[in-house]
Amino acid sequence: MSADIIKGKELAHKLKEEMSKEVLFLKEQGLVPHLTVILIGDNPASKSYVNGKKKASGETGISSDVIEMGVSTSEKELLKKIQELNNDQSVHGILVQLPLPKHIDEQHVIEAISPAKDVDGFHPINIGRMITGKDTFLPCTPSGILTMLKSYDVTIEGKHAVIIGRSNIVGKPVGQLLLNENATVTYCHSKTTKLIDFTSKADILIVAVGRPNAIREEHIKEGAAVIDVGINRLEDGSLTGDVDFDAVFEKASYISPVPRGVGPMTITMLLQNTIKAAKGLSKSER
Ligand SMILES: Nc1nc2c(c(=O)[nH]1)N[C@@H](CN(C=O)c1ccc(C(=O)N[C@@H](CCC(=O)O)C(=O)O)cc1)CN2
Repeated sequence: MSADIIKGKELAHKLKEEMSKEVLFLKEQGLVPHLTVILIGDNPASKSYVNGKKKASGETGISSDVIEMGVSTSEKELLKKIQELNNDQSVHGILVQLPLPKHIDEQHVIEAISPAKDVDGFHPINIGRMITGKDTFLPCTPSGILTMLKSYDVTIEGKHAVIIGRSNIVGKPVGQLLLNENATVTYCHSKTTKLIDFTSKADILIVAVGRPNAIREEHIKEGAAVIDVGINRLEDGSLTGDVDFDAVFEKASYISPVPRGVGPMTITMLLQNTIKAAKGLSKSER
């Protein structure tokens, strides 16, 4: 057996084409969706993701701007800027690129963004709405993963989904979204003993470990769907995921590659959330 490759980049391209049509329609009604991204400091990876967001917005017709603030920006200054954007009617979506410098409390920043403009879907109000299955802004990487699985007709209901990783931005919410789709969900993390006992029983395996080749052929159940969320930069500058792609490809039914898998879908889901914010679907939270 060899796996079907879940081509996130292709799917992202298709979804962006559909979104462009919707944005054009909104523009005809006088509504131009606008995303503001705040970038603190000069982390090269963050800069590159922010550029990716700006480029993808432009391709879809969404207007965007990037506010660059120095690495020594204080938490107070950042919160003030967010407050200004919350009050600016021309801004529909606000995103603060993570990670932040250590002297800024990430949670304070996330909670300062108006839930109605929280296109990252990280605000506790939006997380609560997601948990209770209400319409909301879903966190982008998790909703990208769900979109990938559904687009490739991977059955979720009744399946055993194993998540490796428990971060607030990927692990925890992707497990919740899979649970909302009636999967049976197991979380594994750095303190899990005998990881293989869990991964080898997974029909759907979501890997967000942060280490190349952490998941190999022996970890996988025959026919599993494997989604690799890892982004590891190798010494030669190339990018690799957390899964030994070539070996797992032979045993799985579906596998997502790195690059061109989950990453492009993260950005596409952000655009979807920005359109949703512009249309005011979460008006009640304004
Ligand atoms: N505020 C946020 N910060 C961060 C998030 C997030 O969702 N919101 N996620 C990650 C980084 N990220 C988006 O911000 C992101 C990571 C990777 C990609 C991507 O398209 N990757 C490409 C490869 C790009 C390359 O060559 O470097 C791929 O996988 O094909 C997009 C977005 C942390 N911060």
